[in-house]
Amino acid sequence: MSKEPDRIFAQPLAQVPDFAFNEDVVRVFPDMIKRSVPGYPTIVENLGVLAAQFAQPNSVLYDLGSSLGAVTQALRRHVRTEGCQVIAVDNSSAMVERCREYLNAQNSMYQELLPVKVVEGDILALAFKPASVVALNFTLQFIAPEQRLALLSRIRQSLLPGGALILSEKLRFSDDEEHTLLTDLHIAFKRANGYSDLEIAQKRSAIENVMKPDSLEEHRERLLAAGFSKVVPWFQCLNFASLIALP
Ligand SMILES: Nc1ncnc2c1ncn2[C@@H]1O[C@H](C[S@+](CC[C@H]([NH3+])C(=O)[O-])CC(=O)[O-])[C@@H](O)[C@H]1O
Ligand SMILES: O=C(O)C(=O)Cc1ccccc1
Repeated sequence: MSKEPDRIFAQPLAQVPDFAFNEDVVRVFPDMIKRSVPGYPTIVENLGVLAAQFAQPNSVLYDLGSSLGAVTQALRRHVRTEGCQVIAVDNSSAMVERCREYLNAQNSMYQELLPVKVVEGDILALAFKPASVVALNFTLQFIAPEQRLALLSRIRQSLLPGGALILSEKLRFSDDEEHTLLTDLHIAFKRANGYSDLEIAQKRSAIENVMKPDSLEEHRERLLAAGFSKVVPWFQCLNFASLIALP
């Protein structure tokens, strides 16, 4: 993947446009996500390990909002279950194009990878096949809040017995003190990764209209409302967490 450093918000902008997954972001995305999301490499690698425990023979593993395919590649490397296929879906054409290139390059480096299909499309309009694993790795937070329950309900309907949804998200906190503490620590994490105060401030204003985090309680209640029977947090680093939701 590209090693280009993220300098998107380094210069002062007269007006900060809403954040979009366009060509400029795609070019620096691996650097951006690693320096912005505490625990991201741990979550991605372990998603493969978790998925291997839930994968059912002859089923689909979905990576929804796949970006450059980091989760897809972890799934392909770790899951050995007979007849499984990974379907990666993203609605950014720039992401999908780079994702296909990256995954093709991986084919020659590993043996016995699961087959993969990369689909350019809106996950809200997807006709789900019977699935054993669905990964929403930092994608639900970009879906309009009023659409989230319907999407999770459709995922729940497509999940086979023994399968799981793995949902990673930035969290907000209903307790003001907890919210401020973890937000400040996240800013310190970004600063320690070389982002300036200007970059941090401009990025925050770029994402505030397009990325709306929920609290852990809101996630749990909505997942139960969507028909999931059990919600188990398996990872949290500062204000970023990942949950397993069982059908
Ligand atoms: N309606 C939609 N339909 C399809 N894709 C969408 C939609 N809305 C947003 N996206 C896509 O969801 C992805 C979210 S990034 C996921 C990281 C990845 N999972 C990773 O583990 O590297 C999260 C982040 O950058 O914080 C982008 O590629 C969007 O184009
Ligand atoms: O940068 C942030 O503050 C985030 O919350 C995470 C993020 C990472 C990559 C794209 C958009 C948001």
